[in-house]
Amino acid sequence: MIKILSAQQIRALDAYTIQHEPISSIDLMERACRAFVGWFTERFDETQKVAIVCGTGNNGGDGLGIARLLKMWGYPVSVLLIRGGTDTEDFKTNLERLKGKVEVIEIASTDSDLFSRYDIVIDAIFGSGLSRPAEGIQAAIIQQMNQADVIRIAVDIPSGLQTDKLSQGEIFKADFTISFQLPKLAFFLPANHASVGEWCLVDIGLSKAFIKEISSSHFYLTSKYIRRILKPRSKFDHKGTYGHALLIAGSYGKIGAAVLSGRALLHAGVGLLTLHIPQCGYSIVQTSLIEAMVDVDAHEHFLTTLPSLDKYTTVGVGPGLGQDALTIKAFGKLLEDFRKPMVIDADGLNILSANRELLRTVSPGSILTPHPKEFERLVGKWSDDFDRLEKQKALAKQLKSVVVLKGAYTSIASPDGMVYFNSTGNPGMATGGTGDVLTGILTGLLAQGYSSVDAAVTGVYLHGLAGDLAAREKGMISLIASDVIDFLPAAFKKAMA
Ligand SMILES: NC(=O)C1=CN([C@@H]2O[C@H](COP(=O)(O)OP(=O)(O)OC[C@H]3O[C@@H](n4cnc5c(N)ncnc54)[C@H](O)[C@@H]3O)[C@@H](O)[C@H]2O)[C@@H](O)CC1
Ligand SMILES: [K+]
Repeated sequence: MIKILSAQQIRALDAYTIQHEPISSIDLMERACRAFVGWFTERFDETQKVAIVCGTGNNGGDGLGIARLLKMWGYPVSVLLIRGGTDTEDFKTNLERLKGKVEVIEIASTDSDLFSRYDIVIDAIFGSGLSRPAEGIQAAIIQQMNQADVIRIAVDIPSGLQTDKLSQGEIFKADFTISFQLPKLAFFLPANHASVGEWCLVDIGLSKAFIKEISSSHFYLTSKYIRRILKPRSKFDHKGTYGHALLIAGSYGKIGAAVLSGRALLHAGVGLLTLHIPQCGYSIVQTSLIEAMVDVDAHEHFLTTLPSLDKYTTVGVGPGLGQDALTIKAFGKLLEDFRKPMVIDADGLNILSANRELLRTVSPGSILTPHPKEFERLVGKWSDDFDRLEKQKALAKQLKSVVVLKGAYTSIASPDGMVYFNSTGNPGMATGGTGDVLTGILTGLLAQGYSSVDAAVTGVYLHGLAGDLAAREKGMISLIASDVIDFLPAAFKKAMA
């Protein structure tokens, strides 16, 4: 798991590394430059004409160091320098080191076309030291960089983008962002995608001890962390060890949702599965999920009654349920009677939004899995992505439950204020039924005794990983929800290897 630190914490981490490794600040900068150049030279050859646009802070210092190293590698490089503000010591040192090696063009206006003769533009105007929106000459140059027909690469973070708060004004639109050691919170928020582009981390040897000690409430999930959570099976386990899940899903026309959830639940390793479905789904579920047991509702088309709940370890509820008045009543009774953690999705969430008094009865430790529209119905509109994140944390705290907000970087908020951003998944998964699959996986993990947070984090990760493996084979466009289930066994194997 990678900690996501604030701009202030990153500054403290740099300072700690310099003091305790110890390493001089300029040598640390040189390491950062080398790491960037290592990434760069693997992707682009020496025929590419490169412009590096530098400010006068340490991000600009990085840009100057990168220019010197790229020149050594044989790339045609120019530095475009924007004066203003105070020059940092390391900036000054790197400018001195550049003398006679690389052309440095000081730019004071944007009258001329600055970028048409380049193939690649590297942005080193502002890094994590940005303290206010870019304006004046910096803003005008960022705008021109964004309009140029070039490949755009940001050093550490796109200029104009705030590390950990709402950004305003002109922001560099990177195709690639090469970030030093740790990702920034801004990278995970949908509105910033056009600025950050594809991002990757390069290791610059910042103090591991400091990172371990410093507290953070935001994390980026890694395969190593998931491997630590997943429990291998032991010799004397039996099906009772892995729980008995009840899945309440499906209505007339949406029995597929129950089948998808049920299949995923079985592949997630549950001991026993019973589906509670309306009568119209009986033959479909019995024939398509032969490993599962079926309990039939009193109604032909939708949920109106509940089975006896005592024997179930957990419940997954919501996919394809519909919102008939009788269904709402049965759902309300389920929340009242089943007091263990459960997974609530889709129409379960819509019923909660429309019948807010039910929110009080959500069993603590439950996992709610809204997509953005369902989330908006639950919490109302948000002003920006940071506000959305705060609303997600607040809901998790209010319900003492885990709130999984689905999206490109699905975020998982725990009741104690932590947020985990997922690292797996792809746009091929933006297709009907993948949410039902996630509900099944999460229910299956809860049934096996994983804590709610562990189940949510692991389930979301595995769901995305199965989607990635499926996309590798089938391509993103043709990918369907059943493919994600088909690759779930491979995802478990890979995650546990
Ligand atoms: N030793 C270190 O601290 C290291 C720092 N590194 C680089 O240093 C960067 C941070 O450098 P700095 O803290 O010097 O800051 P930046 O280079 O990000 O910004 C330069 C300065 O501009 C001023 N400024 C902020 N917003 C402005 C605005 N909108 N308009 C005009 N001026 C503005 C601030 O005074 C700021 O210090 C990182 O992003 C990374 O690229 C790396 O070299 C790794 C090591
Ligand atoms: K930058």
